[in-house]
Amino acid sequence: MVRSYAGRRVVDDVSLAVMPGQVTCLLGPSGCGKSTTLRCIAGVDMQDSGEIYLDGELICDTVFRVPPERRSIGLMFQDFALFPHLTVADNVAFGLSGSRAEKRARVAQLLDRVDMAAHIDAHPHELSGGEQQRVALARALAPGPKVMLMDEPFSGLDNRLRDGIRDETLEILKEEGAAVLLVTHEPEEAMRMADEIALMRDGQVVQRGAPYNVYNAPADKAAAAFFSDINVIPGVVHGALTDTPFGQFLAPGVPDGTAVEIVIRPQHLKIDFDREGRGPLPTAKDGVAARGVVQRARFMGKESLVEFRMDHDLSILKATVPNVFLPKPGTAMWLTIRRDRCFVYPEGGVRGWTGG
Ligand SMILES: Nc1ncnc2c1ncn2[C@@H]1O[C@H](COP(=O)(O)OP(=O)(O)OP(=O)(O)O)[C@@H](O)[C@H]1O
Repeated sequence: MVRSYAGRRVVDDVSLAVMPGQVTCLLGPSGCGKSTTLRCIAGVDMQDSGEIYLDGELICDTVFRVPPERRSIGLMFQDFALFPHLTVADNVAFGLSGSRAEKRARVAQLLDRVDMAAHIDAHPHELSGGEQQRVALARALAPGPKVMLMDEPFSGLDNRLRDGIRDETLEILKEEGAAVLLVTHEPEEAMRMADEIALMRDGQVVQRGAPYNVYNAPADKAAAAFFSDINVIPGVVHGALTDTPFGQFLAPGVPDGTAVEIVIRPQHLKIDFDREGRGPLPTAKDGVAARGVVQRARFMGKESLVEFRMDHDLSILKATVPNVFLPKPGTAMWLTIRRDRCFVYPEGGVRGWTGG
């Protein structure tokens, strides 16, 4: 699917499949085209080329178009507010067809499910943000949509509420069995909610996979950096190997002379104490240790972040350590890079190979 505005491809050849009972998160930075993709699927915007199918049936191409209200798609957007003049029950019943009794039964069932039965006659302004969100979920699910499209649905909620509501929402979505496409710019939200993450950048899906795979085998440096801070160690390939102060790294199939970047997350740098000017002995798993001096160390709650200035090139590397670890600035320590936890990419961040 392609969608351009003023000649710019905002959605550039995106192809997605979402399965019933599964949550796919469209994850990416602000402006990368996530919402536009969702709006085209919902039918409130229209792609310039490409087709959208639901259950194998075409619902939209550039000629044919099923109107949004007949697509069996539920919408839950952050700014998709409840109708203020309607009660909770009437809000949920809004999109429902059938007899009065059937509607009442479905409304009661859903409000019970989202734990809002006690508020059935309330008006939206009488509810907290989290409660409104639950009613919005009930309303979107009421007609039994085959697909649920959710655009940053939790971003209006305060932090304390958010995790609980995310988990409850996920449970209900799974029970209802809809195929869910959820847009978010927060990696933690995607990791928490998704069966599959589609990582989007500049209008394109750059990687798809289970959260574990996307996190642990990022397609390129930028994909790695989207999920956490990263350390980058430069190198040049000779004979399928890259020599660095941390020892050699494998770069199979990479031509000699190619500049590469070795990427490692702060939690995967190993720290060892200095023993009379020496570090740990080299191993096949961790390579060679390189010496650095603590610049600063901060306690972050669950972990401590320690910044080192490396002796070999004066670069700064960041390491995180669980709990409290606050060595004094000026302390010399040794860092090693776990070969099974680092990624090797061609310089410049183009998608390429991984592995250490
Ligand atoms: N109706 C429009 N007219 C012109 N440009 C638009 C329109 N809608 C979106 N854009 C542009 O398309 C790009 C992608 O927007 P989109 O809202 O899809 O991104 P997004 O990834 O959802 O970002 P965010 O998380 O900030 O909502 C942006 O540069 C935006 O300015």
